[in-house]
Amino acid sequence: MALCPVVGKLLHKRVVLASASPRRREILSNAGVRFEVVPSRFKEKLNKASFSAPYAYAVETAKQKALDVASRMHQKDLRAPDVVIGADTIVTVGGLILEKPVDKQDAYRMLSSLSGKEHSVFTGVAIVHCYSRDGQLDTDISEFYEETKVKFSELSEELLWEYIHSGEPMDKAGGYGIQALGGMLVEYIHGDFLNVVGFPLNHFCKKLAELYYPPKPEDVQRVKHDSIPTVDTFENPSDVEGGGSEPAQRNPGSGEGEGWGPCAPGAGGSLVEAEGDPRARGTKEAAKCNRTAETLPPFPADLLELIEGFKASKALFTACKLKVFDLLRDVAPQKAVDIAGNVDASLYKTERLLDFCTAVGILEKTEQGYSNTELANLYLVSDSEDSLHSFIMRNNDHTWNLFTHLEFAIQEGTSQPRRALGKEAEDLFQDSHPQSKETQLQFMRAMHGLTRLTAHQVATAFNLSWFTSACDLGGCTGALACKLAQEYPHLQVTVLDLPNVMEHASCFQPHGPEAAQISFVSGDFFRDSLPRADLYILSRILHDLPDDRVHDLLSRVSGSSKPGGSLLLVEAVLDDEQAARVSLMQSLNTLVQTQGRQRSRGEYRRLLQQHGFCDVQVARVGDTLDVFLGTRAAP
Ligand SMILES: Cc1cn([C@@H]2O[C@H](COP(=O)(O)OP(=O)(O)OP(=O)(O)O)[C@@H](O)[C@H]2O)c(=O)[nH]c1=O
Repeated sequence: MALCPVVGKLLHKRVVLASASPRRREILSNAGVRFEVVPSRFKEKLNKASFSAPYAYAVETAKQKALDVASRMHQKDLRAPDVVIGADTIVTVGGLILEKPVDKQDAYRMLSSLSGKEHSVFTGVAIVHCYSRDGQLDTDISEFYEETKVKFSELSEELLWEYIHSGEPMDKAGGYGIQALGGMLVEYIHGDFLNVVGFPLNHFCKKLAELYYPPKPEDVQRVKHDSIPTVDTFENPSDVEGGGSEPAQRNPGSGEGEGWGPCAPGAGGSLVEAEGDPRARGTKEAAKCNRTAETLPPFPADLLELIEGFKASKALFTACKLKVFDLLRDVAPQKAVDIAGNVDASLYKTERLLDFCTAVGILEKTEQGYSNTELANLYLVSDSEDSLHSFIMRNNDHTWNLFTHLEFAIQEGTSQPRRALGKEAEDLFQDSHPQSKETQLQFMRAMHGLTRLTAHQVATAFNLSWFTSACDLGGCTGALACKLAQEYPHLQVTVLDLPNVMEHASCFQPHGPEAAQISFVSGDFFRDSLPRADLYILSRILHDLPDDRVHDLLSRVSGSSKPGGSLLLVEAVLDDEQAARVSLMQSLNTLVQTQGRQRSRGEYRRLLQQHGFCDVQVARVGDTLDVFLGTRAAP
């Protein structure tokens, strides 16, 4: 099968999987479908006797699951998703339908009825296309089922109970999971393996093909019915403008799609063989047109996202700059015309921006107007407690400029603040280049928001309760210090940072009881003596420094640490797939901005050891940060 199946047709739609099954989630996301998960609340209690066949029961249950989610989402937002997918898997043996066991005895009953026999696994699937018409939910439902036959070996009582005690049967139809331990019970299967696991991916793709590429009458003879076409490109304007959300709307034989040329995938059914097409015969194009789903190159969905990503970032920056989210906080939904009036912008263009924000999930749109999502209230409002507004503005006003000079940084091997901002790299964090109060505060608020995101997890990555004093070097607004003080009531924390930072630190001082545990000290950790502490902290500092300064700083910290004292280091590392993406992006950031670099976990560990910190422990925080704790050995 081609790597670019017709699931690409779903790329521009808001797709929801109405299922709590982790297996279905995995199968669909492995296939490249982008979707949200909203588990259905439909109780699987339809009267089995009222169905003509077991598969009809599975299909109806799948449909009810999907419809439950579609109508709940529609009621909540007055905007249902474009597509809701529901599925239901059942096992049938001897005319009985087996669903998930309710307890171990039930699992035993099911598995013993399957022992030594062939049974069928049916998965019913419903694909519900949703439309909102005059505030009412309208749906087009496509459904199908797939059957796979599975034969179990004879199962001894011992094996049966051992398997039941493993816990695996409990959330699975028929009481087994073929994809895991249950695979050992299986002698053979006939049919689609993924259907047994919970989602018949191949049949699903064929169904999508039927829906999105209905054959033109004149092509019927030539279409391979059992194949899965490849996807449209973004050049199909109906997709890009969102007008393509309705399946099977093409007027057969209307010539629609010809504007994209005879070879545009999807324009005329990409599996239709081309010999009969006079436009293509004998040309290079003809060769291309003869491509089938198996030979077309993979659809570059991730690549396109990468190519277009900057536009999405800039749209977010713009909405933040216009303070759209501030405007929508704690008020009834607002119409585009009022928002545009308030931010003093063009109505039509503001509406497009608001719709984009809705599409990416940071605004909600109802008939009453636009309102903030919870995410926007938490992070995009400029003065919320966890606001990332300044971080976003810093990216807009500062980092964006620097990144437009990335090519120079790479070619010349130098950072680019002079070219981009008219400053030297070393001036970026120094007093020597006075910044306006607003710029300084924006930088500090940006750091504050970013640090707060992981401060609690960093503070609790290790048990630090036996330390009585800590010093956060370059601790800026004290966001981490504050969490440490809250977590460890006996800890006194000093925040050390440059005078130009400390000048404004009072704006961020906590008001709770932890305020008494925190003191702010103005100084330069390269020049001034470090405040005395049992625990020093360097959180996201080292990667911004050139190697010689890293060693300089670590030896100063080491020199100030008493034997038994510790250093807590926080950095994104290079040798973890998840963290590496962030870390490498940070590398590019340092490349254009400063002279630092990212390191692997091993390198950070060695750096600590080299500077006298032993017994280095590492903990992962969130998806991307490593926290290292090293103890100062006696010199
Ligand atoms: C035979 C078999 C089944 N399953 C799982 O059994 C659940 C069926 O139950 P369901 O009611 O269709 O789904 P659910 O898990 O309750 O989720 P929901 O869609 O929310 O109803 C699904 O999970 C399937 O993967 C496996 O993981 N492996 C197997 O070999």
